Amino acid sequence: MARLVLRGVKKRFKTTDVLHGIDLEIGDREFVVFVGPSGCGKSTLLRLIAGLDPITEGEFFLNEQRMNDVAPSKRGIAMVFQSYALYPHMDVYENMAFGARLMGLDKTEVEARIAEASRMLRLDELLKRKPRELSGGQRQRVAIGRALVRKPEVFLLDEPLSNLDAALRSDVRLEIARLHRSIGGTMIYVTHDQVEAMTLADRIVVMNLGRIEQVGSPRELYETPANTFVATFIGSPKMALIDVIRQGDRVGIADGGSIGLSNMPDAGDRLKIGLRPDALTISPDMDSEGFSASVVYTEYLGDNAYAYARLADGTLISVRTPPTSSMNRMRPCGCRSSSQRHISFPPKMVGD
Ligand SMILES: Nc1ncnc2c1ncn2[C@@H]1O[C@H](COP(=O)(O)OP(=O)(O)OP(=O)(O)O)[C@@H](O)[C@H]1O
Repeated sequence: MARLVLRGVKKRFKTTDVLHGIDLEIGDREFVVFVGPSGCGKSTLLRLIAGLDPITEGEFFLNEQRMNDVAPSKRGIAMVFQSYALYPHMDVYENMAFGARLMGLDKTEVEARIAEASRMLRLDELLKRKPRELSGGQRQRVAIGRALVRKPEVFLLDEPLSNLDAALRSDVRLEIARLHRSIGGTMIYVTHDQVEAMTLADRIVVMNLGRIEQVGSPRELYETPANTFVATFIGSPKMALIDVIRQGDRVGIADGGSIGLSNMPDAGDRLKIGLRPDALTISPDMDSEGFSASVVYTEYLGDNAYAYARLADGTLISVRTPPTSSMNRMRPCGCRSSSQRHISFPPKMVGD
């Protein structure tokens, strides 16, 4: 059982305020992912929870117990770092045993826990190797194993996959998801990677400039973002925001010069709307509801492709296109001969 509550948590380094009052509750067995731009305070928040840095103001409770002044080793919390932080002179077994012995566990218990962790993480064959004899993915599995043998109530993982190549990333990501299901602990995970956040999280915490912008399930954040920051942060390629004029059911692009819908209203409410790449299609039918834009480059990703197009006011929008589309044979990024295309307008508006 591990329930975390943060109330008004602030962090100041000398004269710099980094966290401005974080309120957050994390339920038992939840998998929560912190995302946000570089420097927004994700790792700092994780370090406060681990007890590696003191909280300047506010309170942190674990299972109703106030933890502000509890030593890191007494919190029942284990942290896995991006850099693995393994002891280079110890083999895999010793690396995993070290922390467990410090907890005062007897030899039999340490052996049993290492056997269990190495089976779960498929480390049995590697127990006698030194860290330098392991691949990046294997090292990260050892770092996770070392946390696991301590049987913590809470796992903190700070960008654990960012040193791994794409194939390993997805392998270890699946392993972490499996691990969470089988051990059922509470996990808090920091990442820059949208795929990791969307696939692993029960809930995502979106942070910006030391504050929480929104907390919700991946679907909630994608479909009902609370504000334009979250709307443009979640989703890749990102949502384009454009100014429109709405009059009844009709919508036109404001300040769009020659660009507009067929029956563009000349007066009405001014709104900001978000266009996701998957809500738009490039249409051969110039009469369909939509607008024209100049395709400036395309990205071919094998199973998918994106066309990037510029509106008259300079806004760049992206449109998901089938990979077989003739759009993808156009000249790549920066080509001067951009081509004017008709883009169908989405039926649904998001955000305001
Ligand atoms: N020990 C420290 N002393 C002074 N400032 C610090 C210290 N640690 C972090 N900071 C500052 O606090 C802010 C938040 O840093 P933090 O590492 O938490 O961001 P982050 O969101 O994890 O960033 P990234 O995604 O780049 O890892 C940054 O401006 C950073 O420079």
